[in-house]
Amino acid sequence: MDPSQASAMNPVRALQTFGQSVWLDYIRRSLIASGELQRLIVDDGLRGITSNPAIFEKAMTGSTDYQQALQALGRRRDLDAKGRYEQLAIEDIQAAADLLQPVYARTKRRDGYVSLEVSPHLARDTRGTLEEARRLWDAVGRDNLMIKVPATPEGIPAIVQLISKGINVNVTLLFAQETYELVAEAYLTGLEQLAARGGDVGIVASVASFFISRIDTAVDSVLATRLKISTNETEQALLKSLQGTVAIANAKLAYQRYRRLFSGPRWEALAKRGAMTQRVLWASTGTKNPAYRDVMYVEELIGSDTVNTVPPATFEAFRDHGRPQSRLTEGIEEAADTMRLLERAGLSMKEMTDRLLQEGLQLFRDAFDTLLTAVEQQGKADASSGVNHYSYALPTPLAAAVHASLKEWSGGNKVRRLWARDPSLWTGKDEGRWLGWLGITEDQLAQLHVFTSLAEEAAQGGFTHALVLGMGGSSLCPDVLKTTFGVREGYPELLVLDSTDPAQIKTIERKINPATTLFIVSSKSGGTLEPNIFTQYFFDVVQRQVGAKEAARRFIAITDPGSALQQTAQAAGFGHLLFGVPSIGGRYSALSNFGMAPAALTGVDVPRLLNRAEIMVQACASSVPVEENPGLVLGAILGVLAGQGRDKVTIMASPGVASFGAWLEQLLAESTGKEGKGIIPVDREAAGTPSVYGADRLFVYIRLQSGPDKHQDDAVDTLEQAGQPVVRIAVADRYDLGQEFFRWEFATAVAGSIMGLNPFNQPDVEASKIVTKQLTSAYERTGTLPPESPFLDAQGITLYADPVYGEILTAVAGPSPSLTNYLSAHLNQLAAGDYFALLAYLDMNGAHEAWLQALRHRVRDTKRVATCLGFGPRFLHSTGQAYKGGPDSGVFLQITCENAADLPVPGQRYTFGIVKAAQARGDFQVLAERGRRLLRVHLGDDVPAGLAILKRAMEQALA
Ligand SMILES: O=C(CO)[C@@H](O)[C@H](O)[C@H](O)[C@H](O)COP(=O)(O)O
Ligand SMILES: O=C[C@H](O)COP(=O)(O)O
Repeated sequence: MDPSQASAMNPVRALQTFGQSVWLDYIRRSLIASGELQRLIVDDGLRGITSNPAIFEKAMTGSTDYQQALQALGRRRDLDAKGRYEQLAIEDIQAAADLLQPVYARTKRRDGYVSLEVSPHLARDTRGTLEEARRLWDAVGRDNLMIKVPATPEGIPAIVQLISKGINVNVTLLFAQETYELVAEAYLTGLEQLAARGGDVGIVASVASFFISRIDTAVDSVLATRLKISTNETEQALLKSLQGTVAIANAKLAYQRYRRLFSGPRWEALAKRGAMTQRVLWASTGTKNPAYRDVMYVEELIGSDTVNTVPPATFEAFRDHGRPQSRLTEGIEEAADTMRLLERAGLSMKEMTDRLLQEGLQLFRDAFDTLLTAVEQQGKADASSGVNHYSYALPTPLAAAVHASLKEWSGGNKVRRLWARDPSLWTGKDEGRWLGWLGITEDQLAQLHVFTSLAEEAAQGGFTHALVLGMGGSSLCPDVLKTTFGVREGYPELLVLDSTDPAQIKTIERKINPATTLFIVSSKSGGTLEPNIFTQYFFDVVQRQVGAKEAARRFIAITDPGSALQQTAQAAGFGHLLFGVPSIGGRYSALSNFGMAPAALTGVDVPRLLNRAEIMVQACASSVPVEENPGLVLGAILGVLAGQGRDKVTIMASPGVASFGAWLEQLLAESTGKEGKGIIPVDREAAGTPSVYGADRLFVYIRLQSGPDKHQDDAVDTLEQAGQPVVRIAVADRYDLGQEFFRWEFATAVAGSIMGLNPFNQPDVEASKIVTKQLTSAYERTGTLPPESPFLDAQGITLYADPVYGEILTAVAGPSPSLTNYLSAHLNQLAAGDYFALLAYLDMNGAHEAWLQALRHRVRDTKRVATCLGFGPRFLHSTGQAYKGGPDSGVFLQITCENAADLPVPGQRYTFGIVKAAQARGDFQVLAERGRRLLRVHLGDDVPAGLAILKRAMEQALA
C-alpha cells in the first residue's frame, strides 16, 4: 500500500499496513459488555488485549462494573480475595478472548490474543510461576490466551517450560536488551523442546514486552538533576540532546536484535516446522511527559512484525491525529550513538534497567495488594455485619500460642482448604465427605417453602404437640429450640423424647393427646434402636385411638435417603418423609432438616433463624482475615488450650439459652473425644469461686444480651480477673443462636484439625451400641439378661466394678468395706486435671436433676475438679464418646435403679426397662474395657430411699 492510501485510513487501522498489530493495554467489564471492544475490533482493527495487575486494580476498584459480582462472590466461602479476583478476571479474559477469536482464526494464530498476568508475588519463584501459569491457562481454557510472566531470572526458566508445553507466553517487564536476548533464547529453547517431543510448534505464540515510556521517565529525571548542577555548556548540550530519546533508541536496537535472533539456521529449522517468531511488543507506550507528543511512542515504533499495546487515551489520540509511518528501522546508527552518549554522560543503562525492573515488580505487587485488599474489604463488609460479638481473655502464653496457631492457619491457607473440604487438614481419611454442613444454610434458604408449608400444616391441623423421637444429634437441636423458644401461639408445643427410661416415656405419654400430636421420628441412620422402639410404642398408642391409617398421617420421618426408616415411613404411609444430607453427621445437622423441620412445625421463624446462621457462615469465609474469623478464632482457642491441658470447656449460658449447652456438649465431646485426646465439655455446672477451679479449664460464657444473669456476669468477671481463660459470646436475641450453631461447628472442625484427629466420626459410641444390641438380642432369645454379681451389697444398694478396678478399690477401702469406704476410695482417685462424671440412668425429672446437681457441686467444691452430669441413655449419644475414647482423666459414678413400672415394646420380648438396663451395662462394659475408673451404684427399686442412702454415704466419703 502506498503511503498516501495509508494516510487516508483511520490511523490506527493503518498500522496494519506497516505490519504492526495494535493491541489495547486495558480491560474492564463494561468495555466488553457495552460492545465497545467489539467496535474497536471491527472499526479500528484492534488485534489483541493486554492486562496487568495495575489494569485490573483500576478496573475493579475504580469502577462499579464489578460491584454486583463481588457481592455475589461474597457468598463463596471457598474463595479468598485472590480467588475472587481471579474468578472475575478470568471471566473478563474469557469474554475478551471470545470476541477476539475471529481475529485469532483469521490471522492464523498470529494475533487475537488476550494476556493475563501471574501474581506479581511469584516473580521470584520459578515453580510458583509455573504452577500458577498452568492453573490460569486451564481455568481460562482459551487457545488465544497469553500468560504473562516477568523477565526476571526466575521467570525465564518458567518461560522455557511453558513454551515447551504449548502455553502462549507474553514476557513482561522487559527493559534491558541483554535480558531480551535471554528471553528470546528461552522461547527458542522452549520451542525446540516442544519439537523434540513431537509437539506442534506452530500452535505456540509469544511476545516480548519492552517497556518504553518508563525508560524516558527514569533517564530524563536523572538528566534533569544533572542539568541542574552542570556548569559546562558542552555537557549541558549533551544532556539536553538525550532527553526523550533513550527509550526509543533502546527499542530500535532491541528490534535489530529481534531480526538477528529470528534468522539464521537455528531459527530456520523451527520456522520450517511452522514456528512463529516471538514478536517484540511495545508496552508502556502512553506518553508521560506532557512536553512530548502524546502519540510519540506509537509513531516512532512502527515496524513490521511488531505489536504495540496502547492505553485507551493514546489509542484515541492516535486515531485522532496519529501519523502512521514506518520508522522503526530508521536511524539505527543514531540510536546506537544515543546509547553511547548516555554512557559517556555517566548514566549506566544497566543500572537504570535493573532499577526499572525492581520498581516495575514493586508497582505491580502494590497494585495487586491494593486490589486484593479492596476485594477483601468488600467481603468483610458483608461478613462482619450482625455477627454475634465475641471476645476472649487469655493468659499471655496461651494468647501467644493461639496467635501462632492462627498465623499457621493463615500461612497454610487452611481456611480455604477447610471450605474446599480438604481431608488433609485432619487425618487425611474420609473427612472431606463429612463437611456438608458448610453449605447447608444456603441450601436451606433456597428451599424455605418447605418450612413454610410445614408450619402452615401444623398450625392448621389443630395439633397440640409435636413430639420428636430421636437421640443425640437428631434430638438435641430440637431440644434447644424447645426450651429457647417455648410454645408459639397457634402452633403445637414441641416435646422431645430421647430416653428409654419407662417413667420418662410415661410422663411424655401423659402430657400428650395422641390423636392431636405430630410424631417426628428423627434418625439419620434410620437404624438406631431408641427411635425405632419409640415409634413402635407411640404408633401403637395412636393407632389404638384413631386406626393405623390415621396414625400414620400423624407421623413424620426425618432420615437419610435409603435408610430403613425411609422404608418404614413409606410402607406405613407417614404424613411426611424429609431427608437429611448424607454428608452431614448427626451432631452437625442442627441447621439441616433435623433441626429446622421441628422448628418450623412448632412455629419458630425458620427463615429468620437461618438468615442469622448465614451471617456467621459468611463471617467464617476464607476471605476474612484469620484474626477476624469468629469460628476459626474460637476453634484455635479450643484446640490450642486443649493441647495445653485446658481441656475442660466449661459452658456458662444465660438462662434463656441454657439448653444450648446440651447440644454443644455433644458437638465437642463426640467430635474431639477419641484416641485418648479430647475436650471434656462441662455443662450446667453452677459458677463457683475461683478457688474451686484448677488449671484445666477454659470458660465459655454465652450471654443472652436480652436476658443476662447478674450472678453469671459477676462470676465470669471474677474468673477472668483470677487469670482463668474466658471466651465471651454475646447473643443479641434468641434467633442469633442460629449463628452459634454454625460458629461452634466450624470451631469444632478447626479444633479437631489442631488436635490432629477426625472430628466427624464417633467410634466409641458405636462400641457401646454394639454391646447393647448383643444384650437385647440375648434377651430376645433367653428372656433374661446375663446375671451380674455385685462386690458389695449394703442397705439395699449394690456396687459393681470391673475386677481390676474393684480390687484397687477394695485395697484402698480397707478391711471393713462399706458403701462409704468404697465411695471414698473411688473419689480419692480424683487428682488435679481429672474430672468426675455422674452417669445417671434415672428418670430425667426435676427432683433427680436437683439431687444430682447438688452432688456434683459437692464433689467439685471438695475435690476441685471439673464435674459432668449425664442422664442415661441420653448421654451415650453425646458425651459418652469422650468418656470412653477421650483422655483417661474421668472418674465415673454410674447410678442405676430398678424401674418402678416398666413399659412393653410392642412386638418385642424386651421392655423399655430391659433396654435401659442393657444400655447401662453396655456403657459400663465399654468403659471398663477402656480401663476407666468406674464404679456403679445400683439403687434397687426404691429410688428415693436409695438416693437418700447414697447421699449420706457420699457426704461421709467427701467429709
Ligand atoms: O506488559 C504489558 C503488555 O504485555 C503491558 O500491559 C504493560 O504492563 C503496560 O503497558 C505497562 O505496565 C504500562 O506501564 P505505564 O504506561 O504505566 O508505564
Ligand atoms: O447423634 C446421633 C445419634 O447417635 C443418633 O443417630 P441417628 O440420627 O442415626 O439415629
